[in-house]
Amino acid sequence: MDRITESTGAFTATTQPNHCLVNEYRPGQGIMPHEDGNMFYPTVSTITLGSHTVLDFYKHINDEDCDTLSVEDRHIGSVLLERRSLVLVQDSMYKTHLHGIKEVACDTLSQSIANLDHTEHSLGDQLPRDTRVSLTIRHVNKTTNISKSISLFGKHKK
Ligand SMILES: O=C(O)CCC(=O)C(=O)O
Ligand SMILES: [Fe+2]
Repeated sequence: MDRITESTGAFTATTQPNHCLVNEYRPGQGIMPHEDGNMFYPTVSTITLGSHTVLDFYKHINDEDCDTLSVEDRHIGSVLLERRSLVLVQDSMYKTHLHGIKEVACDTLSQSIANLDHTEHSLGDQLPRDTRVSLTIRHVNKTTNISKSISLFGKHKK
């Protein structure tokens, strides 16, 4: 967490990352286009382990002239998340776009991969997915103190 804060400048002194969500995706699994909501705004940082994936971005369904468009027509581009990479999504990309991961077992790299030139892969490459674990690291204003919560349900030893 400290290294993310120091090396990226993405979090400020008062918004240090204090929340980590662990997700596991088997090949063929993904996550529907969604927004992360106000609770974590304006920064989400994600570490990708075990396998690459492709993170897709979509115009928000609330955008003018977007409500009649299909999901595919709202797709504005994607980012290849390589194994052991860190990605930051901030500000307008966080607020005014949805993000998701398609439910496919293999990704064919197309022109829509915005960071293709910064990877070792080429257009048209087919990358079979393996099991991916993502660590989604964010700042949340109010966290629950788990030791206090546990003590509500029974005698809690210090
Ligand atoms: O696994 C990922 O990279 C994305 C996860 C995500 O978008 C979420 O949990 O809200
Ligand atoms: Fe998300």
